[in-house]
Amino acid sequence: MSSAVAPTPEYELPEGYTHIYSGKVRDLYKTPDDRLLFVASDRISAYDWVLPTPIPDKGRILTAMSIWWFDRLSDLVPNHVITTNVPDSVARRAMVCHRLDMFPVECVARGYLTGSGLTEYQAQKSVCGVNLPPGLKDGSKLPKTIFTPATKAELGEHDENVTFDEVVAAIGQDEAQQLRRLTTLVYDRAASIAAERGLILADTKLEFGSRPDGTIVLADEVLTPDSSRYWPADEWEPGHAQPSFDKQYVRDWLTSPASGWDRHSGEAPPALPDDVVEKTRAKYVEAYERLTGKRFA
Ligand SMILES: C[C@H](c1ccccc1)n1cc(-c2ncnc(N)c2C#N)cn1
Repeated sequence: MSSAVAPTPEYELPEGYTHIYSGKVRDLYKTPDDRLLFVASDRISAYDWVLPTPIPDKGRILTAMSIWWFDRLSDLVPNHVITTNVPDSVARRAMVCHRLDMFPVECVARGYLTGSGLTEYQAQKSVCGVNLPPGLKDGSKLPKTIFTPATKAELGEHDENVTFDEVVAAIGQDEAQQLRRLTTLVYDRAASIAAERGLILADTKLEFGSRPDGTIVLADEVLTPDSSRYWPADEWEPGHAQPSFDKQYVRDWLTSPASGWDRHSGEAPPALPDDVVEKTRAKYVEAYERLTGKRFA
């Protein structure tokens, strides 16, 4: 299905759970006691499409990764997770969360230049109004971590990079400064932990909300391969697109003659072959095990 169509969630929930919203790979429900159930599906997206073939355990692996990161970040910023005690149909792939007043900002931190940041840099030698030195290439390490916020796009659309001043105009100076400070703090800690495990955290997208008392809280999923770019450090070579830690097998197959698919055709991509599914699942397991030092059961 194209990225413009919200998928129908694949699981039944008990009476009293109300489906609120589905993104490409995540689903949000209201719980019977008016909290939120944040569900990570096994859906995988590539080239702006939700692929027809799920990756077994992807949602469980990425939920375990989020929980691990939330725990390691709790001294920097509180998070929205209440419990992982969830209905059996979404066991280990869901979190019950506090309902927050979400900031309308995708809080992106970048330690490396690629993707939309590279495109903007190539056009104007800056990203989100942050000036950068000349001579940077795809995959270049940035002199320091930069905050490159974006507006939240509708399903199927791309987020639009905005300047810090535009964030100030949207939410006020104080909260904009808090989001920038927290986003770069979280990124810097996570990038340091990932580097110790041989992984480059090139960038990440965080979402924050606020409690009624104004406390800023880290929400959504955090530091998963769906919200972040992870690269194997031993393959890092600025000057070209870096291999995606988790989606390279999928991208390589989809763009190979074997798939029979033209990503520019507007046609939906085909189902993935079993070996691509298995190798992709193994990459998610590897990312979890390398980061956490724990076996994925
Ligand atoms: C974008 C993201 C999303 C999640 C799941 C599926 C599709 C999109 N989303 C998160 C909230 C949200 N709202 C209020 N309180 C919260 N704690 C959260 C969270 N997380 C609303 N949307």
